[in-house]
Amino acid sequence: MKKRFNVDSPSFTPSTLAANGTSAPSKTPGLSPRAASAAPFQPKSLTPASSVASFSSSNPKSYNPNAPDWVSSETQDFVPQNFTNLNIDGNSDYNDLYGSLHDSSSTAQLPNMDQQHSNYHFSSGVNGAQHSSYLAGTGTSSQVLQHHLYAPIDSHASGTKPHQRLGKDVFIPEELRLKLHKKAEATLRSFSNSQLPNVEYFHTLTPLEAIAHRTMTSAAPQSTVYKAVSDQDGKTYSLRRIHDCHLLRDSPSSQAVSSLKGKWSRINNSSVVTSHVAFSTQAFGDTSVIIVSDFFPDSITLRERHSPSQLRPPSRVYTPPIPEPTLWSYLVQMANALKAIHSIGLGARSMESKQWLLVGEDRIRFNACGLADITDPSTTPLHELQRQDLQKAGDIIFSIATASAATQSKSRPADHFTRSYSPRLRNAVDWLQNHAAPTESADMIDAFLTLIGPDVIDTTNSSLHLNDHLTFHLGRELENSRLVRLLFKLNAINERPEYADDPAWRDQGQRAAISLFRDYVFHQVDAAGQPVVDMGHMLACLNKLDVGVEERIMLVSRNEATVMVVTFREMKSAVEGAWGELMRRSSGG
Ligand SMILES: Nc1ncnc2c1ncn2[C@@H]1O[C@H](COP(=O)(O)OP(=O)(O)OP(=O)(O)O)[C@@H](O)[C@H]1O
Repeated sequence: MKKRFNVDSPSFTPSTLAANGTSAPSKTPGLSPRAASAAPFQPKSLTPASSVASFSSSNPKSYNPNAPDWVSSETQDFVPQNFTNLNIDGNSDYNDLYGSLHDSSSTAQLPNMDQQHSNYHFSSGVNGAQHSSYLAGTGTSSQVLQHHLYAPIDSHASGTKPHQRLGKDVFIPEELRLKLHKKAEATLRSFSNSQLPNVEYFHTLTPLEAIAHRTMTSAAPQSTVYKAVSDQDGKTYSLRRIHDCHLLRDSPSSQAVSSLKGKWSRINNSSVVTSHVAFSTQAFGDTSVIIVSDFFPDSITLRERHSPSQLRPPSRVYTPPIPEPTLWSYLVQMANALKAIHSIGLGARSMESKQWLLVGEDRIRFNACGLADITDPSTTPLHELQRQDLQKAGDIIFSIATASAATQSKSRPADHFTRSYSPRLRNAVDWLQNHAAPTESADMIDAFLTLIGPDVIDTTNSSLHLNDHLTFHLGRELENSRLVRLLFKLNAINERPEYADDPAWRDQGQRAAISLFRDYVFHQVDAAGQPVVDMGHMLACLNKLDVGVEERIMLVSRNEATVMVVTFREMKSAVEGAWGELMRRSSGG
């Protein structure tokens, strides 16, 4: 078989820069005579023999095949790495696929720490994103990694060499990814054969609850929750339809509908589902009232989560008691929501476990803003309504805490509560249920917050930890999105048959270089001509391209007739030039 330029061929190392800041083991490069004697690249454009020299105005040195560019003692081979045997965390496919990511030959050695710090800088990437260098210590010396910001994280990944990275070091954790994926799916889910009408400026109505599971109580009017997409901003909202709601002009219900926008929509709180507006409609064949609220995909109610016995016959399967930190978290979030509601002179009123939406792990939001004002207008004084809110919050926590005992053990719920939870939690719940006294304005909720102050700190601490964790992963996704934008550009530039005969587009071989670069990054083959898929190589190349490092690479055409030596910086300016030209020509400009 004809031997092509492949991964076993030596890579090019400039004579002035030690690769990776260290000396590579001495090695004879074994450069194929054909490649070594290859003529400088001559683009097939009209411009004669300007070759590599014309490629970058800031680097006018023309390529000379006889110049001592190849330093045999420092030449490093590109070795594709497939750590098929590592099987860390039992996830061998994952490791195989992503292999290891090398922070190799583009780094420059720095003499001392002062210089390292002075080298911490920002520069603009190919895609306009800001990029900063990253300092990493490796034993006796430290280096600046100039081409990416994938900071190494957990040191306890066993079985890998210090320079190796696994997929989980670079990409979002699988568990988090699945959660977000499920939420995205839940937002987009709809039924193509749906017969539901459009309502005002909302379309694609999709019911969020199985009709069979809906509980009918004689007192409360029937309500159904849909998700729907707004014509006005394209976002998904939750629509609660209150069936058969006969609104008399100037009745309290009708006033509540029109005032929801003014009062309840002002609440912007992390423990409340904001209700934006309410209106009546005949679209369903009756007079229904619709309350439009924020949509939280893939969420269920607290009742569905913790008190399924109210929905289904009691199960005989043992369910462990709810952990105390979870109950504290619920309690603090309820207090947070009630503080926001009471402090603007409102009462939550519909305080049942089904009115609290579980939107994440231990994350709840009050989901019935303004509902009771419409369905059950009341003339009870505000401070009494607010006292009832606190009492019902205590009832919810108590019933959740004792739900498993009530259905599965013989002990009384109160005994179970006493046995299973701390005196602090029991005191807090007892205060809510029995001691919250009606006083002026929002003082009651403040008195409760004072009582549970130390426990609020614990909950805040956990939520700050979670915040740090998510911010960390967000930072890594920032790096990945940088590369996605770069990939968009490379794909938009390569293979444009409409410009194949256009000398202005081919522009002195720059487009050809970009196409050869694409082969170098994505289409590597081994000695037998089989594809080599090394994500580490691709990731490193794209990052180096984005930053435009000075490392040189040799690009060889598929028929080996064209050989080109370029730096990533030159490739970056070629990509920027081609992208700019493409934007200029595109109709969108
Ligand atoms: N704002 C919202 N965002 C996302 N999903 C929601 C929202 N509000 C409700 N849901 C979904 O709709 C389902 C039904 O909510 P609903 O408030 O009707 O509870 P329910 O237990 O069915 O009450 P009822 O018995 O009165 O119908 C919930 O399980 C939840 O999955």
